[in-house]
Formats: sequence, C-alpha cells, structure tokens
Amino acid sequence: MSGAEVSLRGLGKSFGTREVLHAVDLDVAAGQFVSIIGPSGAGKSTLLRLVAGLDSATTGRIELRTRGHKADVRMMFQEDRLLPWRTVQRNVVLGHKRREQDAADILRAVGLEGRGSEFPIVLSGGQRQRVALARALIHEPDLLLLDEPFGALDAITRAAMQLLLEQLLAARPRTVLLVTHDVEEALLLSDRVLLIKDGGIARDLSFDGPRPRHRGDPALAALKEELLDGLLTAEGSLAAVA
Ligand SMILES: Nc1ncnc2c1ncn2[C@@H]1O[C@H](COP(=O)(O)OP(=O)(O)OP(=O)(O)O)[C@@H](O)[C@H]1O
Repeated sequence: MSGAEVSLRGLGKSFGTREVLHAVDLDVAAGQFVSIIGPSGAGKSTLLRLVAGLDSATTGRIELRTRGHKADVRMMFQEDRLLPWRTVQRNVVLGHKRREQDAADILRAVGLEGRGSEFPIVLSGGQRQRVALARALIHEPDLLLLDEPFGALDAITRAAMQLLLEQLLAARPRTVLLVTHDVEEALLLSDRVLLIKDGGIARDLSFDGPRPRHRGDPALAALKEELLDGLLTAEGSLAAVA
C-alpha cells in the first residue's frame, strides 16, 4: 500500500496555560483514510497543523515513514488559498518544478480540463476547491491532510467533491487525515474515525470493507449513532437536549 505511516507518541500542545492536546498516541497505516471529528475547539485543526509541521508540539513526537524517501505532506483547507493573480495552471504548479503536461493531467483528473489559463475569480467555489486539490495532488503526496476542505460548499457540490476524492484515491492510494464536522462524510469516506475531545482520542472506530460506503448501508446507522452520541455528550449544552 502506498502512502506514509504516521505515528504520534505522547503528542501534546498547549497555548500558554491552555492544554489543547494531551499525550496523544496514534498509529495510522499507510494508505489508511482517517477522519477526525470532535466538538468545536477540541484541537482537530491543531492536530493536523502539528502533523503538517506548521506548528510545533509542546510534548511528544511525530514520525512519518515511507519506503525509502522523505514523506511528502500536503494540506488543503476550507479556504482554497489560491493566488488570484496567477492562472489556474500556475496555481497548480506553484512551488514545484512540474511540467505543463503534469498540470494538464491533474486538471483533467479533477474535472477541469482546458481551464488552466483561466483566473480563479471566474471559477465557482467547488471548482476552486478542485484546483486546490489538484495543487496538492500534483506533488503525489504520501500524506494528504484535509482540514474541512468541503465545509464551505453546498450539499450537492460537497457530494461531488467527496466522490471525486474517492475516485482519485482509488486510482492513487495515499494516507489521508480528514478533519470534518460532518459525521456522515467521515463515515462514508473513511477506514477509521477518531473522535477527539478533552485533549485526547475519545473514540477510535475502524470499519471493514472497501470504500466508499453507501449512504443507505445499515451498518453505518449504528456507527453514526455512536459518534453523534459521543459528540453530543461532549457539548455540555447539547447533552441536555439529546
Ligand atoms: N495559535 C493559537 N494561539 C492560541 N490558541 C490557539 C491557537 N490555535 C488554536 N488555539 C486554541 O486551541 C483550541 C483548539 O483549536 P482548534 O482550531 O485546533 O480546534 P478545532 O477542534 O479544529 O475547532 P473547530 O472545530 O471549531 O475548527 C481552541 O481553543 C483555540 O482557540
């Protein structure tokens, strides 16, 4: 299986006196798709930023293992972070000495064939996220970190992006960590879902069988209940309602 193995050992992060993550241990296998859910402020984005190397841990360590080369890690956010003064193609190749043909190939793969010479401003939100995905994937990352990448999209565009991501991963497997607020998205896309709360991993659910899963799968309903239960009891005010 291609992709990086990820190990977190005793990972902790504090901002001043506020401890957000406490002694987190986690092993992710190469090629595994892991979703991370949890209440607002639980530290999901912080965890991803630490793995990306965008911030440094207060305690513990992170190891990324690949076969014989340094792990390439790419991150995608809810905002597309495209540079408005660069064309789509020049956004995609930013920071990498890739040939024009590679950009054309990856743009075709994300459904934007022939759009490389346009500027981001003329694209829809979903198309812009396709460009952001292409910009990450052109590097053939071993580890893809996705922080609510479809969070700002309407439901139909979001479903299309989920399908696209699945297709791209089926063609080229790699390890993925996805932060999402959408429990159903986590269940449909992942091999495994982590619920983060109180500074650690409160639930760690793994699923059998191939991805993607079908929305109507009865096995998902029970898992959804369990995760929602975990989320609701994590939110003090919602616990009373649940
Ligand atoms: N650079 C920072 N400086 C100080 N505090 C921070 C910083 N980054 C994050 N925090 C705090 O750490 C906590 C966790 O933030 P984080 O963004 O990781 O949560 P999250 O689970 O991703 O939340 P959400 O679901 O709302 O996006 C929050 O209380 C946040 O205010």
